[in-house]
Amino acid sequence: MANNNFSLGSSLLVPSLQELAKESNLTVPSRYIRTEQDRLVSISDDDHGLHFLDQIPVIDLQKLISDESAELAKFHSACKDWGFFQLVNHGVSSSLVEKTMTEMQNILKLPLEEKKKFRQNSEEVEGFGQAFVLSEEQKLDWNDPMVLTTLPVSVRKPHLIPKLPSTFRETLDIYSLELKDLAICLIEQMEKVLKVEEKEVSGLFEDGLQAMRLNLYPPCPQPEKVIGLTPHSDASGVSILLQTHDVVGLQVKKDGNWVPVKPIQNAFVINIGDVLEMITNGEYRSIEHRVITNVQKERFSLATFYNPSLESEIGPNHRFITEQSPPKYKRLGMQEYMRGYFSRELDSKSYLDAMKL
Ligand SMILES: O=C(O)CCC(=O)C(=O)O
Ligand SMILES: [Fe+2]
Repeated sequence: MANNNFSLGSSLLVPSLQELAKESNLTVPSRYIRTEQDRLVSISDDDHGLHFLDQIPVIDLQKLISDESAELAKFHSACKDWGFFQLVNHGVSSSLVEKTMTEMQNILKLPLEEKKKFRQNSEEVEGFGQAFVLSEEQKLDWNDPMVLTTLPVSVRKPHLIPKLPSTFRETLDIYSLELKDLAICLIEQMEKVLKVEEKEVSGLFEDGLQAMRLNLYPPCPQPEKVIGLTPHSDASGVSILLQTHDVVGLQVKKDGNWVPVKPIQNAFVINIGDVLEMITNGEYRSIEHRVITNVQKERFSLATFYNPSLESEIGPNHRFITEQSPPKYKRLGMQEYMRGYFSRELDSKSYLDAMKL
């Protein structure tokens, strides 16, 4: 049974960026201005062509399920070499995807007074507010997000989810279950290509912990000075991202370069999280990614993180351990692992590094 009192951790409360970003002639406050070395080059919508020479792979789920060997090979190399891919023919209906996107935009754009009801409190990272903020000096992201734990149902926060508008909750209920099934299906495909016994990895994810981050990146008058979302890798097993189609923002680190992800209609962006890198002892890679902002357009995304159950223990699976390849990562309980992730600043792959033996 899941733990009703489970909490991911806490974070300092930060002002609502949505209100700030509305100001005309806005000068970006210093708390959002990144240092020289973090500074980013923004891309405008018309110079995309220059940046999309390299693209993350595109995988077709129906071909994987039907055991098409070329697709299975492409999938294996996407998980190994990129840690990221776009998934088409994923089986989640476009009407549900569109409804989820609309409901997400509605909730993220609620007036400040309404949003206050769903703000983070000082004990939790769930609700409107940024996570990973540990000091008043720390730089903030140009993002006005909301985090929710959604599954198992017993971890849902009683002061939060039941109070959200009913149309949002109804859509969230359906979306969250469909994305759980999709995440498990992807993990089963990985078991198949990795030649791991059935259920040996996917079994950990039964009754798994699912959390969502709804991201709103407002337009920024000086996008080159801020970061929408700090470079990080996800703590999850697998993450499934739904994003606005008309604004590019996500970038993935590949061989030391940032590669922008050009949205494909009706595709999800999938990435391997730190837990799967640990379970596969580094065979599959959890890759650093970040988000940049746009001077005119706001951008929305919904990241759904699927993790092993809170009662499980994570660490390298025996299939990946040999005399030549000893375990590279610690073994620990999921609760301890998740709390550790939320008790630090978000910083590249530093938490995964802390998991290394
Ligand atoms: O907004 C995006 O494209 C990425 C979001 C993300 O990486 C996250 O929420 O962890
Ligand atoms: Fe992420």
